[in-house]
Amino acid sequence: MAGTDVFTEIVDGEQVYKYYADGEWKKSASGKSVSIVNPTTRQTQYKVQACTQEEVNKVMEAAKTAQKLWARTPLWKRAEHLHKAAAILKEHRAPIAVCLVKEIAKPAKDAVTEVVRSGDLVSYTAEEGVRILGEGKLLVSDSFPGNERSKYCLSSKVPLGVVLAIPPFNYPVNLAVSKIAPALIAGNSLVLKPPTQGAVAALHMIQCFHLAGFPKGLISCVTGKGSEIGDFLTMHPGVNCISFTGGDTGIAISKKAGMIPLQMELGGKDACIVLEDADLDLVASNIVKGGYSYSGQRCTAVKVVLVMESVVDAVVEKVKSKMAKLSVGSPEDDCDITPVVSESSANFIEGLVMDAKEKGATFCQEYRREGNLIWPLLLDHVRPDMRIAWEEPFGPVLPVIRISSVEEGIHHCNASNFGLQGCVFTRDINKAILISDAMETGTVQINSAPARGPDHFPFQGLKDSGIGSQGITNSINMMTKIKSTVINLPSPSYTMG
Ligand SMILES: NC(=O)c1ccc[n+]([C@@H]2O[C@H](COP(=O)([O-])OP(=O)(O)OC[C@H]3O[C@@H](n4cnc5c(N)ncnc54)[C@H](O)[C@@H]3O)[C@@H](O)[C@H]2O)c1
Repeated sequence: MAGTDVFTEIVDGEQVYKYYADGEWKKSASGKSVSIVNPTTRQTQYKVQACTQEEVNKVMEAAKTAQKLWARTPLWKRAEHLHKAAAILKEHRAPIAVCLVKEIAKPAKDAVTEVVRSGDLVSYTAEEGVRILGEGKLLVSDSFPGNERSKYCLSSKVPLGVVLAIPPFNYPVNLAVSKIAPALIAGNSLVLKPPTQGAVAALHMIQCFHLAGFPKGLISCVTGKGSEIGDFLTMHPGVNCISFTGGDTGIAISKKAGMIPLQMELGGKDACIVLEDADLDLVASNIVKGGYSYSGQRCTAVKVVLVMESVVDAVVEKVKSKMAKLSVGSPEDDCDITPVVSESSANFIEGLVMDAKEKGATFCQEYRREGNLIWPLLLDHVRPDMRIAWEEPFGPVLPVIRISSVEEGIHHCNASNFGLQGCVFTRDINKAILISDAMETGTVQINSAPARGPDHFPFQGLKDSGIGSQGITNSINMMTKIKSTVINLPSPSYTMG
């Protein structure tokens, strides 16, 4: 297993992690740092540089210059660099996973999985890029009325320029590489602004890309408070594309960004609709896995359960007995339920729980919280007048709404301002397809909890859940534009002979 020695250059003498620009690790001229609080101990764990706007300007300039040369680098060579980065990343999964445990309280095994999955994503993107970017299109003019065959149009995909990537705290490595790899294979340069919680894991990941030998300036990583350098970055004239994953901040960015392509993966309120004929054991295990993995801090977590009256008591009982087996504690011990990312997040979750309590929801377990650690809670008899019926807790609390018809479930799902994923449990595949068609979400899972992966599947949200579609192929395409070259012949090409 690779050690931590390769990461010593990314931290300064005062143990503040440096930012990455122009192929080097640097200290910010601001002399200021941003603290990263360990969600478990609630003590400062790490510090990162608070970059200045001037430093952002320099990064953008370097990214623009480096991109021009990178775009001329043969596609197979770009892929080779990415494969190398993927291998280095996987080799250093252990020290990166430690950062994920300390910064975002991700259970230890899941933290390793995130890094390995990220390496796989980078390699797959390199493979996919070589295939799809190596293909173009030929059009001939005589298929359109009034034209002879005197024009040949060759179209291919070319890079956009500088891509700005902003991932969220919950998958700071995976949701960074899901932007970095497609941007690079397509010939773009990349500026990463990691989330504060997760920044150090992201900086370690960037060091793996550095070790893979990408040209100077092609990749940069600036750290600082989103609220301080965020707007400056997203409204920067040097940015040609923004790929963002996070919450409502993405809606604000979409309104402020200029006329550039945007990829927005935002929040969700993924509904799980359970019909009378469903396999209730399958339902219960998917609700527990879907609702409580990583303490519910996943965009595709099950966030509201809508169950037909006739089976709801059985579902609740089965879910309760499985929940009793969830371990609660520290991420180092690989517990199922670990502290949520911050005190403000825990307070927000508690606010939703108390609102539901005041309005008459039934608690299936006792509500318990110690610091940022919230014990898993199932709320039954939730009604539409409760906030938790609509809002995204991003914590281990899950509402159950009893429904008397499938239409009622679909109506609740579609009345949400979110539209990320949803799922339906039934043994009747014909009915499942009808329900899938009626649900206004980017994806509907039949007989499984919502999930983002495998990472090459299309992934998209409707309404406030996002703009555009992701998944490896879609992301590569999104980070390119079509360029056409038209060959104009002096006479139609079929006149000879
Ligand atoms: N749809 C998806 O694929 C997906 C995946 C994971 C998480 N999410 C969503 O992300 C949210 C949780 O993540 P979060 O709390 O990190 O989200 P967030 O919106 O608070 O932050 C996301 C990122 O934006 C940065 N940021 C904050 N203010 C900014 C500004 N003014 N300009 C530019 N950047 C700024 C943050 O530093 C962070 O890197 C949830 O709503 C979850 O559903 C969505």
